This record gives sequence, structure tokens and C-alpha cells, in this order.
Amino acid sequence: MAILHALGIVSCLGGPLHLCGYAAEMLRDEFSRQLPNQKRLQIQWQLLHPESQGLKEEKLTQLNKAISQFTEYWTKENRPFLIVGGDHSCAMGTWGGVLNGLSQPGQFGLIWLDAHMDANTFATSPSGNIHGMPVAALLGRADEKLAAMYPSPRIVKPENLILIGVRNYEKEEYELLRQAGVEIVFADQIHGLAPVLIKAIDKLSQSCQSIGISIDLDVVDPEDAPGVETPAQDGIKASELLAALSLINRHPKVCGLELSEFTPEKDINNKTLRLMKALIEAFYAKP
Ligand SMILES: NC(=[NH2+])NCCC[C@H](N)C(=O)O
Repeated sequence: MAILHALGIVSCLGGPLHLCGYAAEMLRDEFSRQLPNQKRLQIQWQLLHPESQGLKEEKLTQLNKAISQFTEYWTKENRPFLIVGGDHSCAMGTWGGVLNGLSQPGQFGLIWLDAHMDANTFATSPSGNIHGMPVAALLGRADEKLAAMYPSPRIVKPENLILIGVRNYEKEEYELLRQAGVEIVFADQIHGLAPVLIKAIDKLSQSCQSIGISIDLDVVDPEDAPGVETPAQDGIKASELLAALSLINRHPKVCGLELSEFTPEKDINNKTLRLMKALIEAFYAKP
């Protein structure tokens, strides 16, 4: 079994709640409870903690930089990776680092599965929560305060970004994405996630060397994934997301998978925790 490199981000600095930082540790324990004959993946875990001192913005700046150093290294070494947030602001570090590590950063594609657009800036955000902003930073459309938290001079080209599953957003962030020309597949346009995901991969594969997948667990309906910070009704069924990820199992162009926003205090009977584990296996374990 090949080793999967995983990085857990022990932080909820970008979101409104306080426990989403425990996701990676809980997931690691969940995997370690498996009997040897049930093991389908060998995962090497590393955990990143934010600094204990300083302002939230400073801590997030340093944290994103540290995350980016891991993903830059894995990208250069061509090693598939798994990032487990924390809140979704970690995406600035994850994909900023991948861009830093690529010889052709213009040929990087990103698939963003999320109920939200996460394309606010400090100027437009209704909440001020930084987990609602990483897409703006990744597109190079951040304001000064947000840009300072983004660890790369490189950006994702708008034509190489696809948002899937969106159903809750502010008009300002929609305007930002519309002006940039980013493709958005809204939740109510999805009749079967697998074909949508495969179409996205096929489209990006034409112009991209490498593709990342970032999953905010709130893309899934709260019925199946209640343990998230900002749930949104009418989401995708967990079974559909699992089936779609199994279909693109270890796709050669996919460099890494990111899962974010797991919030144990809201989980019900470990539903969301188990779903996270199953999603990782669906994509990374041998079928
Ligand atoms: N990663 C997330 N859960 N983002 C939710 C963002 C919600 C809202 N649009 C905001 O900016 O505050």
C-alpha cells in the first residue's frame, strides 16, 4: 500500500465556531480504530497548529504559509496529498503552495465543491469570517488585508476554476466570480453529481497539467453531513458524492484532495466524521 501524506490543520480561526480544528485528530483516531484487515489506506499524518500569540490575521498568515510549504514540497515531489481542515480558509495555503510548486502554474485547475462561493473580501463579507474568502484570494481578487494572508504570488486562472454545488451566496461575491468568468454549477442544476464532476475534470484536463479538489463538507446536505460550521439546505446526497469520488479514484491528474469545515460539536452520531473517512477512501483507496 502506498503511503498517503496527510496534513491536518488544527485551526478554526477563519470560521465562527471553535471546534472545527479537531477534525484531523478525530479522523486519525477513526482510521486507527480499524482492524488490520479493514485497512485500505496507509496514511502518514502531520498536524499543524497555529501560533498561540498574535492577532487572528497574523496567525492565519503564518498558518497558510506553513501549509503552503507542505503542499509546495509534495507538488515538487509529485506526491498525492490530503489536507484536512480546519475551516476552509486553509485553501489559501493548500492551493497557493501547489501553485508555488508547479513549473507551469498557469496549467493548474481547481474544482471547488461547496454550498458557498467563498469569494468575499473584507469589503464585501457580511460576517467578516475569513473562511468565506479563500476563492477571492486564489483568483487574485483579494483586498490588501486578505492578500496579505495568501502565501503565493501566483493565482488560479478563472477559466481553470469550477465551483460545484453552490446554493448560498452574497450578490457581491457572485458578481466577482461572474466578472472573472468562473464556471459555477449551482446545486439545483445538478441531477447526478458524477457526470458533473467527470465533465469538470475532462474540461480542466484539456488545459491543465494538474488538478486539485477542494471539498467543503457543507456541499453535502445537512441531513447526511450535519457536522459543519455553516450548513445549507438542499445539498448533495452523501451517497452521490461518494459515488462520484469513487469514479475518479486516484485520477492521475488530481494532485491532492482537501476536506474542510468538519465541526464535531454539531455532528450527530459521528455521521459527518464517518463520511469524511469514506470520502477519503472513495478517492484514495484501491477499489
Ligand atoms: N467556508 C464556509 N463555510 N463559508 C461560508 C461563508 C458564509 C458567508 N458567505 C460568509 O462569507 O460569511
